[in-house]
Amino acid sequence: MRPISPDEMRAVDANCAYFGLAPLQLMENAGAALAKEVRKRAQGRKIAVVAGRGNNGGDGLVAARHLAEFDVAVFLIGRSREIATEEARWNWEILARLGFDLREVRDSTDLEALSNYDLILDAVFGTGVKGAVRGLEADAIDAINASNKPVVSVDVPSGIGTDRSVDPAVTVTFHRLKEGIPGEVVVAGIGIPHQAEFFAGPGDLGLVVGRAAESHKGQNGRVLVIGGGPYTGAPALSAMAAFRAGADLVTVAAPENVSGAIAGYSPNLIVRPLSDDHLSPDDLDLIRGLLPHHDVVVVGMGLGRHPATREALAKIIPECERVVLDADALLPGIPLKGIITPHESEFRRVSSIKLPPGRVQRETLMTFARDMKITVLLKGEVDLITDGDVIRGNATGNPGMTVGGTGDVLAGITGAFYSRASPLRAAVAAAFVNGTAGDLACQEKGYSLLATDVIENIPAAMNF
Ligand SMILES: NC(=O)C1=CN([C@@H]2O[C@H](COP(=O)(O)OP(=O)(O)OC[C@H]3O[C@@H](n4cnc5c(N)ncnc54)[C@H](O)[C@@H]3O)[C@@H](O)[C@H]2O)[C@H](O)CC1
Ligand SMILES: [K+]
Repeated sequence: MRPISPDEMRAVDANCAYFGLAPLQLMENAGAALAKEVRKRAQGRKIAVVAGRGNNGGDGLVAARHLAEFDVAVFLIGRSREIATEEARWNWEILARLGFDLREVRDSTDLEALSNYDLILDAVFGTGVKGAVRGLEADAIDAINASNKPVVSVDVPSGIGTDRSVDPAVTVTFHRLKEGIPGEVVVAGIGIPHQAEFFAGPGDLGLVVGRAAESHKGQNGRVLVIGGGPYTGAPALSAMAAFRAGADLVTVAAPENVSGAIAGYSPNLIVRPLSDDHLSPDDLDLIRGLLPHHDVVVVGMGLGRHPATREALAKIIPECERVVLDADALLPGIPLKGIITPHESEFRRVSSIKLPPGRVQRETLMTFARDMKITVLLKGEVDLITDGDVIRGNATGNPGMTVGGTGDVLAGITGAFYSRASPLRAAVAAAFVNGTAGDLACQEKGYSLLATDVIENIPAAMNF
């Protein structure tokens, strides 16, 4: 199985907390798993736990409690009042109350005692380490390496990926294999079920808009919406949703007869009228002129099914670098690319596949996405999202969202996120935000909610 990256692991942690699996529970399981591995390897009675002030240190503190049958001492790097997380502090307090051998390391001479132990548990840093390692932490890593004792690293060798790291005999890593760990590695389960990696949560949003996002400040995306014709509201809903999901600029290219109405939805929208009352090949020059000024194109909402519109789409879509296809862009003869956001009958329309029930459905969807080299966001009671390699689900949302326009909102959010993230990450986060905004709208309005209520709740859903 592919190793998990630190930002993906943080996303899994955040989703676990969202599903109610608290960080303290995971820390307890991590510490217990560590103790089990240490017990297998301990050759003497004396164990030193070298703990940093983050959650990696916290795992070490839990292990110390589980290893109480040994002579165990904890070397905390720094002062206990500087412990950075609630969970680590909680575990420190337990050990303190129970009279465990706790030492606060204030300078490198305090680390000399490590040579008196038979085994060292390295819990200085885990996946939260950043930048260069200096000061006491650097001294601790050096002292552990100089000890010539068997070292068991907690989750990852402390300092991995920085200028200085522990060289352990074995690493007990949690939940899944992490990238680049040298030496023997044991993967230990800490009670995270596969379902917690399947269902979308706020961690997935963090991968798109949080500190681990694949974007830089000020690059929140320029979205071009191509839609409207028989329906004026649809492209306006997509455009407003893209704005609320963080797009910096949104342009709507819409048929000339409805462009005024669309501009009327909001002064924030830039509207470029098409040449006629439907998209046609006559508009290709206008669209080609707009493409270089936008990062993502969201197309299909309310466009109608005029043959000239299909002909134009067949030319435009292959020229879009990143594109989200919805509604009337999901028709036979129009090429598939980027992210498609069909419901079941639209999916059948473009794929000629009637999705089977149950688990086979997921396989079928993955194969289709893989073969077509696209990402599919299949809307349903549980949305399914796949790029052919990974499949995810989203259970946010409610029956009130069958009201018209919520699909347009989802397409707009997807477009905004796609400017900053991979198609899979963008689609997963968009499904989560759209459903959460719908759930918040439902709390206010019950099942008489409207698509515009969902849009108004996007900012709150993005704060989850
Ligand atoms: N689901 C899980 O896998 C669980 C993992 N747990 C453990 O938590 C750590 C990650 O914890 P976190 O608090 O995010 O970070 P660290 O403990 O690795 O360290 C952060 C700590 O260190 C400071 N810091 C960061 N870089 C430096 C530096 N260069 N110099 C000095 N100080 C630095 C930072 O400010 C923080 O205070 C994971 O690896 C697991 O071991 C959970 O316990 C269980 C669930
Ligand atoms: K460690």
